[in-house]
Amino acid sequence: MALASGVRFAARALLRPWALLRGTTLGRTEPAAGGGGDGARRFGSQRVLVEPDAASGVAVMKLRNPPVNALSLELLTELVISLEKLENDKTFRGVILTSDCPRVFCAGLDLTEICGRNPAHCAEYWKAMQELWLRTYLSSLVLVAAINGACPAGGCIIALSCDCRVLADNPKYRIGLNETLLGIIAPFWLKDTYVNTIGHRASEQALQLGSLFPPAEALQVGLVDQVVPEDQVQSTALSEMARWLAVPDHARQLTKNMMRKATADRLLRQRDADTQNFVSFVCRDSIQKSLQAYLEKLRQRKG
Ligand SMILES: CC/C=C\CC/C=C/CC(=O)SCCNC(=O)CCNC(=O)[C@H](O)C(C)(C)COP(=O)(O)OP(=O)(O)OC[C@H]1O[C@@H](n2cnc3c(N)ncnc32)[C@H](O)[C@@H]1OP(=O)(O)O
Repeated sequence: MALASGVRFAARALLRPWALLRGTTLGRTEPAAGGGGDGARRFGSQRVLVEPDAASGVAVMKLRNPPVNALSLELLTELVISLEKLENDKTFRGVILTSDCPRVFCAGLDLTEICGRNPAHCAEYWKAMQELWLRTYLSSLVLVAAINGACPAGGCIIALSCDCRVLADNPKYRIGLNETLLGIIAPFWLKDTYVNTIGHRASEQALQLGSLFPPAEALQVGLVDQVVPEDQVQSTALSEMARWLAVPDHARQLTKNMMRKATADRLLRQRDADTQNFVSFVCRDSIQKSLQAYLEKLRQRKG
């Protein structure tokens, strides 16, 4: 499925600052743990580890940005580059997205990227977040989220952009769009993704309350497709992947595009306005105060 040319162009334009990838191993491959044929040679970058298995056409992409896989500008950029690399390699038909950090799938936006930062940086950061959502939401690959930790806000949006979600049955691993609890709001394209997944009334309530659902409730509301014991998340994700890959790619990709194009086009049509809206919103003194207070609360929790 060809990505909208705007998205591909934007991705290239965004990814020009190769300095972001300084010190990464992108493009270099190294033997995967446990050896294995050349299909098992992994590659990636500093914050994204990709374990491809050419034989099955499935790659496992692990977020590796400790301690909580906060979506820094570098992590966003490396995720887009790694996904694009797999999409351009016709060996691969599916990607399992998971976390290499204990207890956390992804903590959402890295708040230090928008707290106390200038409008130009906030704009660059938000464009990278838009790009990751567009890249995952419209991906020609089958994307399965193997959610092996907490999955709030931006982490939830990555999981929602996948074709299906497997969540570890641990009450601490809650998932949802909790932006209102930080004094901010989800942009329309996060709202749209939520509505497309759990329906309008459930989204309306969950977005306003900033609900973070424990596994049983996440399953019940339709936010995740399976809840399994923690040590079965990866194997279940692989089984789910096999189910999706049993369908001819072209027919599945055309159907996915039919289902998702209108939602993605809504952002593509107003990408600059969305960026300006984000920057003017988060740069407000009142919002900056809310975010600072929230970050402070997070830091104090450890004490
Ligand atoms: C118009 C549109 C406008 C705005 C759009 C806004 C869209 C927003 C989407 C978002 O993603 S906003 C971010 C929302 N994220 C959260 O609310 C998650 C916050 N974090 C947590 O709840 C917890 O950290 C956790 C459950 C993910 C993990 O808990 P635990 O394992 O106990 O780790 P700690 O809480 O001790 O955190 C370790 C360390 O990491 C820092 N940190 C955590 N989350 C973030 C984050 N999102 N950004 C930056 N930093 C984060 C935390 O402060 C700790 O830092 P130390 O320096 O104390 O080690």
